[in-house]
Amino acid sequence: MLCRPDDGTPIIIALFLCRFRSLSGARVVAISFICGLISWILYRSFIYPFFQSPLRHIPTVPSIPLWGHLFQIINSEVGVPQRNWHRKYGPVVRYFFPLGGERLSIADDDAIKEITVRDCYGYAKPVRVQKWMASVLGRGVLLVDGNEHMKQRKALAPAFSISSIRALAPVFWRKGLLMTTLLGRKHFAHHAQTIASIEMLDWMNRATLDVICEAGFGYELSSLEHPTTALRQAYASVFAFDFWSRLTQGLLQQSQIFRIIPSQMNRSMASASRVIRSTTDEIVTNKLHADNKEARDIISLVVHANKNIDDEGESYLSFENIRDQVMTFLGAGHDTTAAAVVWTLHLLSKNQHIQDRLRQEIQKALPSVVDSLEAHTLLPQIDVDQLPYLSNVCRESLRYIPPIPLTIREALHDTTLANHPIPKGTKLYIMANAINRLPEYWGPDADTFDPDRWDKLPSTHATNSFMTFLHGPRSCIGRKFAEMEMKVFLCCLLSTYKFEPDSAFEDQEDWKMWRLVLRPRDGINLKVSMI
Ligand code: HEM
Repeated sequence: MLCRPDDGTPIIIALFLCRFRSLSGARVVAISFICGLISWILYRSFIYPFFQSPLRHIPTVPSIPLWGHLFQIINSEVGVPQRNWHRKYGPVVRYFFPLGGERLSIADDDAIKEITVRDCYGYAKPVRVQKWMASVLGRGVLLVDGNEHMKQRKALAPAFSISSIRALAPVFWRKGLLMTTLLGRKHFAHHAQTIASIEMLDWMNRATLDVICEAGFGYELSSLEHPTTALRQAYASVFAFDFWSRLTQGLLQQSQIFRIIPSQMNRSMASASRVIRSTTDEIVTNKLHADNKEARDIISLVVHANKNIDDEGESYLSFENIRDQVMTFLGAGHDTTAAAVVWTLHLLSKNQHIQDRLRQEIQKALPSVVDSLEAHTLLPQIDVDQLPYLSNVCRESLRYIPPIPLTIREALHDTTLANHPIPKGTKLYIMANAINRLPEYWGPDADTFDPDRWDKLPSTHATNSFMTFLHGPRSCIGRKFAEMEMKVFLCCLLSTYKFEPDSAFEDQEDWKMWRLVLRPRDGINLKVSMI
């Protein structure tokens, strides 16, 4: 039988040592503590994971258990180690955090279906992760579980139906065209200038923030016209990438106690959180007082539905609930789409033949954008979903670089996945940035950016091979919103400008950083020329 650190072994060892030397009581306690700690570390790192853990039969990535795969994970792009492990060890792999902390990466189609669809409330986001996200994203539909989630999702669903999102198309076009025009005015003010080096991520962040404010809440933020607007600055500071910000964020993911460190990052987070909360309070208060039945924005639809239900004597969402949803949509609904558009521009700049072909399709369907930026009154009637190559380019870009590269879940009860017993409390990762590139699903060219693949998917392709928006009751509620916004922005930009790599800057595909969203560390600098 194996010794355990909690069965008194350390105290027996300490008492044994006392027989040989006359030690004081305090020393015995100190030695017991040190012996206990060492035995606990040895037990957790070397004995439990390999001889006792119920997960020990799952294919395991070799490592030194004391620190596990930590260094490999933090020194790589998020999801890439898991991508390589799945290729080598199969669709369910076990790896380690320090001191034998076991983690599973799941790429098995049926196991993902179990986690995301069949028993989606049996797997929750770990509490530590929820607390870390709640300060910026609110406790909206993204972070609640079980019945509360079902209730909130039901209340929000009509506002995200395809017809509701289509009704928002004029907002997407207006902001897309405004961004295109302002970008031209700023960088091509002199007629002689035909080419400019432009950092595109900041433009996309501001454009998508303005869209979610207007389409989501009927709120005119105008960060495109005023780049230093407080709300934009608040999100920029929350997602800063300098060393201390990354360190503080890493510690906060472990425990909220690290909020007390008087660091610049904690001060910025506190001030950003205040700005986000006061803006969302203002938006919801205005909505609840205004009784504009014509308004088509998402929160108006939710508030109307709420009032109807209220009249029947049952209230779905309280003021705080609605405020938290606004925070969630702001946080989840702008940086994600901005990253998606900017990564697409980056991929198109590296693949000129794809960019040219896409531009031709856009110009054929939307001559008015090309003729004149001002003559866009008819544009909202144009259905971007009718452009097949545009759809393929967007899907392929979202597969190739998924803006949300992973999802974390914790098993809430003992269960079985892919024939492996999984005890309650097991941490499971569904890595979109791994699954989306597995040759087992996508074929041998899984690592190639090829929009045409969507017209000839291999027989090995399954629903869960594309995990960018997740699937099931907890999948992205804003998927249609994001896809339409992305297509409209690409139509506006590609019909006006040509994008090429800027050799003065490093290839940002090698510098992807993860802070909720997978984004380019230094933005995306491209050579942009007027067409
Ligand atoms: C390309 C852009 C987007 C991507 C890749 C994306 C991806 C995702 C993913 C992977 C999740 C599941 C997260 C998890 O449970 O761990 C999610 C959830 C969610 N997303 Fe998105 N998202 C995008 C845009 C949007 C937009 C534009 C909105 C709002 C307008 C939005 C609102 C939400 C909400 C509210 C949830 C929580 C759903 C729930 O738990 O029921 N997302 N998104």
